[in-house]
Amino acid sequence: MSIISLDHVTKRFGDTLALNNLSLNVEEGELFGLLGPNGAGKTTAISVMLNLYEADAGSIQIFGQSMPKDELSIKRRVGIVPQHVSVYDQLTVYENIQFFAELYGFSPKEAKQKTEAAIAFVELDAHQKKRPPELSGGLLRRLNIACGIVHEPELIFMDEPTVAIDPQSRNTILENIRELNRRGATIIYTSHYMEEVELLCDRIAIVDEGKIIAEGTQDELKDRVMTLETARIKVDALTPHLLERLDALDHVQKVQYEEPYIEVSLDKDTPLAPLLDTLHQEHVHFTSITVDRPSLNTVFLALTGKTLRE
Ligand SMILES: Nc1ncnc2c1ncn2[C@@H]1O[C@H](COP(=O)(O)OP(=O)(O)OP(=O)(O)O)[C@@H](O)[C@H]1O
Repeated sequence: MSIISLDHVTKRFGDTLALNNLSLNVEEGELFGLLGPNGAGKTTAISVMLNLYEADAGSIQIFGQSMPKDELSIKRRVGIVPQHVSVYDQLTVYENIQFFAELYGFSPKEAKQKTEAAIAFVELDAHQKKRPPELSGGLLRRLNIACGIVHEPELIFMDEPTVAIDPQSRNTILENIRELNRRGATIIYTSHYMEEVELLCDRIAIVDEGKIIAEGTQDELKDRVMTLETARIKVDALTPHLLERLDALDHVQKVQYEEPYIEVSLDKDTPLAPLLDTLHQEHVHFTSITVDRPSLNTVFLALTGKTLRE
């Protein structure tokens, strides 16, 4: 079942076309990545899904129905971890999370249980009496997550939850996200960090200038890119004609040498035997060979003509 469905959605801010006829479906149980550079339209897409902004055109369904602004029964099923940390500086960690639990209508007893579970989940036990200004960036992000998921929602929106944090907190957060998904939550995860989306997400939509320019599993996206696999061969030395001979082989698109590696760009699924035969014939000793599929970064570059961090 589609948990979220956007059909030809357009949203303008003045002259800016933030969403340009954007359609996408997210299925139950997915960890779905919305990947795109700054200003691509990711946050706007989430905001129209949540009815925080009204779309100018197109239709949006959540749990198979459109969401009126005051529909608490749907909102209780949804968790939001916003891009900017949204907590109260005057409340402690515990009180912040409890506040969000009570906001969703839980009794004080239930709110207490849920708060304690959320604190344990994001591993903030040792910090629960601190106030946000006393927390590091990574701990603040974890508090932000706890506030967004304390009511155990079925559908969770995470808008760049790992921006500007240390690697250890990032790993904890990524593991939290996997665990929430394993427990059954559908997760929509926006990021402009290619590596994270590549690590986390089952299916990915690449967004650029308000449009989905490609959507699919990582393998499907990589298959869409005509290029190439790269064979990296570690060699002891070159012979005068080796690079030329490799370049002349069928299905070889490009050969480069950066000591001690020869990098050969190959059409997909090219057999490696002719490469290895050529190395043997030239009496070149090699100590390792690896073949890499294109990364999502390559996919993004191939589809948009620009790198993600531009
Ligand atoms: N409230 C707003 N008023 C005016 N313009 C806006 C507003 N919100 C977004 N925009 C513009 O719409 C476009 C899409 O912005 P959006 O924040 O959705 O992108 P994003 O992919 O989430 O980027 P980022 O990764 O920087 O958050 C941008 O050009 C942005 O400047």
